[in-house]
Amino acid sequence: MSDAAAKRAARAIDALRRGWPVRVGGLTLVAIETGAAAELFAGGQVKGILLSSARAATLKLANQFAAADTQLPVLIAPPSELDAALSLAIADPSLDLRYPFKGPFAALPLEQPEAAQVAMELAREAGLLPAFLLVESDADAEFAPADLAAFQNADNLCIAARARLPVSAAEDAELVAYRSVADAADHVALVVGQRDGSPPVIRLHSECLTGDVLGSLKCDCGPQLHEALHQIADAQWGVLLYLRQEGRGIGLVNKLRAYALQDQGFDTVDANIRLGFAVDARDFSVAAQMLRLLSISEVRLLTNNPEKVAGLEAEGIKVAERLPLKIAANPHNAHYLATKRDRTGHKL
Ligand SMILES: Nc1nc2c(ncn2[C@@H]2O[C@H](COP(=O)(O)OP(=O)(O)OP(=O)(O)O)[C@@H](O)[C@H]2O)c(=O)[nH]1
Ligand SMILES: [Zn+2]
Repeated sequence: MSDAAAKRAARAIDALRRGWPVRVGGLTLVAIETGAAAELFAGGQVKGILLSSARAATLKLANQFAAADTQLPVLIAPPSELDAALSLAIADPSLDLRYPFKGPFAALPLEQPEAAQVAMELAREAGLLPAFLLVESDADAEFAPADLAAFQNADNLCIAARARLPVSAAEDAELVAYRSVADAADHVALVVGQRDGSPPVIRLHSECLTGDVLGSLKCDCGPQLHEALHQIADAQWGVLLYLRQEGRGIGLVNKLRAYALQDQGFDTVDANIRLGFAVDARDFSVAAQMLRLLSISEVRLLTNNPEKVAGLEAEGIKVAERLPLKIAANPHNAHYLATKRDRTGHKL
């Protein structure tokens, strides 16, 4: 893995989050969410708006130029009255009810489709909406499409620190913290009990601030976290990986936008798609690398999600057994759980 590529990615993500222009391939882009500053519009620097294919479809634009490949982002001409408020209304599907009248828009030819696609992925990594202003200005960071794979490569993970951490579910536990040169999020593993020669009981838990900390009833994360800890403690040897992949990898702010769309009637799958993201943007190679660094190559996995089993096996971790994790539904999450069963193949 190239340190230089990881650095470029980290700088690009940081710049996007601060609203600074980033050069991605041949495109100089500003994230609309953070960088739609008044002086950009006043100075005539905005040459276009780059949107995800999903957003273009909602705005009835997808077929103007992207007919050959409906997955490609779409570039549109900036409307003459464009300002920060209108650009955000164009970018953010969760605001559509508040700003229903937009357009018509005209698509422009997209001359850098690969760079445009990488920009969408960078936005997700930055926890931002995948929507950009194409600008004519100097850039504060440079990113090449080939840098993305190096950035997302889990090999650059290492153990940074470990210490005993008795928890209410298991007194004999140790917390292991990981770090990566590329990713600012510190993943952790709670190792419970002592190795006994059998495959450990493992839970891959993706961060859910709303469920884990605030007791949200919209999902099953909080109860799953506690149930998993108890099952691992009962087995006397196991590991809970706490992965900093909030909102299935789209970040907290975008997850709240997905929740706003769910309040408007979209389910968890369609809300993600409408925002321009994959249904599940998580990459379980990080989890596999965390296990490898603990010298664990075979596991009994607590999950209802066949994608987690497949994700670990694809990375060379043997899943000897899948252990279901059953949580009673409540009136707020029954539809969410049914959607996971019916649309993402969860075994409930
Ligand atoms: N984007 C999005 N993320 C959500 C939503 N509800 C919960 N999440 C996130 O989903 C993740 C929780 O998924 P997990 O419980 O790890 O995994 P799972 O895919 O349900 O599979 P299991 O192992 O069976 O629980 C957390 O990162 C939550 O923040 C939602 O409506 N939209
Ligand atoms: Zn949750």
